[in-house]
Amino acid sequence: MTEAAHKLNVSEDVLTWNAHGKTVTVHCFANTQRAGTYIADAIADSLRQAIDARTKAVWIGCGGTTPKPIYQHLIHAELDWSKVTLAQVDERVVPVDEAASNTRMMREALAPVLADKDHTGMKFLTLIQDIDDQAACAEKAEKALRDLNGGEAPRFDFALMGMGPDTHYASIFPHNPINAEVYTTERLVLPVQPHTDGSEPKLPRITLSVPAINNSRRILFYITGQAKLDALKSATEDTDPYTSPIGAFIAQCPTDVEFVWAS
Ligand SMILES: O=C1O[C@H](COP(=O)(O)O)[C@@H](O)[C@H](O)[C@H]1O
Repeated sequence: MTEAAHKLNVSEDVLTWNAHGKTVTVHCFANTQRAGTYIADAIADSLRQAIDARTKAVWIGCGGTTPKPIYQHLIHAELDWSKVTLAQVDERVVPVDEAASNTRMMREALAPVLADKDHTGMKFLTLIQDIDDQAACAEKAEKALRDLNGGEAPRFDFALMGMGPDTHYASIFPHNPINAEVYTTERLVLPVQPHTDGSEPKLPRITLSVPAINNSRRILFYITGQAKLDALKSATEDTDPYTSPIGAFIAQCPTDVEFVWAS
């Protein structure tokens, strides 16, 4: 039994609790290695099933620090990578070679399977389509995403999501004005302005909207550490998108959101 399971008084490595009529299920792993294998296998299975059913797979992946080992596991999967497209869940509006860039992290971690000039591999769609103009960047990223599906919103075969210690996910943060529209907008991509009080987000960002993320066949959040697990548990007590965006996300999501946790 993990320490987290013990703390929540659950006798096995699946934690569940009720949150406003939804059951939150967290699969707990003793270490990030085991969690990474589980998640990379889950992604690869979804991509394979999509290729078998529809000849191609489209998925979305988050940034930050936690998912890098997942991407590094995933490159070993036996897949026809040329039939796969990966788009971003969110991004900081910074040049893609900067340390803060999710694009940079994802490209580095996935390099062996990414398409480049000499290699047929997975296509990677960065949300950074215009570094000089945040609003134009969001519009161009939206178009690029819709172009994946003949102008319509794409249905994603898998969404790998993360959550920060402050419970933000994608670039949807507690107390950001964008939360008033990001759950209901028809847009796929929205610009997010930094907070002026010094709290995160400190950089301008771009995020997929909640309806865009919801349009995924499987949605899996990967979080690590006791603090994030405790933060998730408390956040699910509140479903107000402004104060508790992750609580609101779980409450409104049409599919069962999965959580994977490692200590
Ligand atoms: O800012 C971001 O943070 C979250 C969580 O990142 P982590 O480093 O705490 O794992 C991430 O999911 C998101 O994509 C990223 O832009």
